[in-house]
Amino acid sequence: MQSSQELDILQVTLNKAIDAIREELLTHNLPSLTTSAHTPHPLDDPHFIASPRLFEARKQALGSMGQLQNLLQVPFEKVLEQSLAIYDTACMDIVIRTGVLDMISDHPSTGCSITDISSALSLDPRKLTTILRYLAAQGWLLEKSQDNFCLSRAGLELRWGQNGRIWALTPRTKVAGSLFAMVTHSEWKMSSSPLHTAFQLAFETDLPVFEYLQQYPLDMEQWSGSVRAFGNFHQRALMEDYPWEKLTPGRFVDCGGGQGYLSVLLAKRFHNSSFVIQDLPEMVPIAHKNILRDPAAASIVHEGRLLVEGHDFFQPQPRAADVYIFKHIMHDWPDSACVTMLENVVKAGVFNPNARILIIDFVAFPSTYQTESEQDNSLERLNGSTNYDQPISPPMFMPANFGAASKAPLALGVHMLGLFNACERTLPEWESLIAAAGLVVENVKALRANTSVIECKVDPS
Ligand SMILES: C[S@@+](CC[C@H](N)C(=O)[O-])C[C@H]1O[C@@H](n2cnc3c(N)ncnc32)[C@H](O)[C@@H]1O
Repeated sequence: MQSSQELDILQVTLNKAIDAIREELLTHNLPSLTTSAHTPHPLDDPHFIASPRLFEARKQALGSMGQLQNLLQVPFEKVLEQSLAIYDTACMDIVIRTGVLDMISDHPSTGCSITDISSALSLDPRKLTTILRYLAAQGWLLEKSQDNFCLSRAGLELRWGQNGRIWALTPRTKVAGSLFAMVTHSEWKMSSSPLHTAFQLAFETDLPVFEYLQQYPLDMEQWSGSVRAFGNFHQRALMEDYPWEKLTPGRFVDCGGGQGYLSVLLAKRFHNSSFVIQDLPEMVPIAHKNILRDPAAASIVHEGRLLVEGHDFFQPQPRAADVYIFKHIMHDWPDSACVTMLENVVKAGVFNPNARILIIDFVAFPSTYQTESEQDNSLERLNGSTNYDQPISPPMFMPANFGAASKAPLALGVHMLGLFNACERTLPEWESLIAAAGLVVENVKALRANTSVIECKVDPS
């Protein structure tokens, strides 16, 4: 294989993905995509679910563009871009916290001039121009005319109340800044303890993250808001792509259920089933407040089918149930802690050996490349399909994890390392962790989201 073919094949792969995106938008009567919209595209709504082909075509397009960038960018240019990427976050943070973004958002069609923004918010126009122009190059803003900015379609996600705004405002920079010290620490560098992380170094504490947050209710609320924002992003796919009905009627326990969004949705859909949301005692009032705000959920609480209670998943499980859910829990913990959590369910006196344990988390793939020379045509195979069964296989010159298309979950893995000494896991890594708790993986259901449902049951052997 000559290396020049890499460019040709990536071009074909990208073209196929773009053709599929165009066709899917037309088939589903969706508006064309534009960065200069004043309202979000239906695709941007967390309640919207893309057709299987559109979902996979977007992944293929983003992966191809990342591979093309790796191919075409001059290495020193890539080094510059990477080492300065820290300013992406810094600039985004500035426009949100100073109120610049909200002011621009109030003028969707005309945009705001640097002069008007600077005088309204008492900021230096020279500094603002540098920052806003950089953000426009990153796709968050549009410079409609020189020195006049409005929000781009991506920027709309940073408006007040949006999931993106909630997620972006949760601080991460201090942890990132201490990651080097964690990895090279003279005593901790080989440790997998959640007490030996960048978090402890950054916040000068001996406490693990959740215990530290318990002392600061406002930070705890901000944190749980960002978890909710992350969950909202996966919610529709989780509800649509996983066959929940096969587990009903049933008694569900949502272990570390946070604000209880998943249980509330399931309780609304399955009137024949009951749901217990367990979390740390400090989270219980937050979850209660959230549930009681929704009249339909409040009435399920009054019916007795939905309950929030304090329970530490490092203690034996007190509830008999048919299904135990651990959603976005295990990626916060090292293997030994995950095994303890699972054992606390399986070895509890109340455990029914036929019960299922669902681990809802990211299943990571390596960055390896497939070697066959054949061009993959799985996008075409998805034409007209409505059920999401399998992700497409990576085409040539595309890593198994689709490279740039997996950047967010892989970066989240690094963040989890810095916070908890945890990691995202490949399927073999999940299987060995699950086996260590005396369980086997019965099925893995991929979702139209960066998350999967790993169904486990007691190992019959
Ligand atoms: C990343 S959040 C996931 C929340 C929820 N499952 C979801 O997907 O939205 C992790 C949750 O685990 C809870 N948690 C942490 N330590 C816990 C413990 N020892 N026992 C029970 N819950 C715990 C946190 O309070 C938090 O709500």
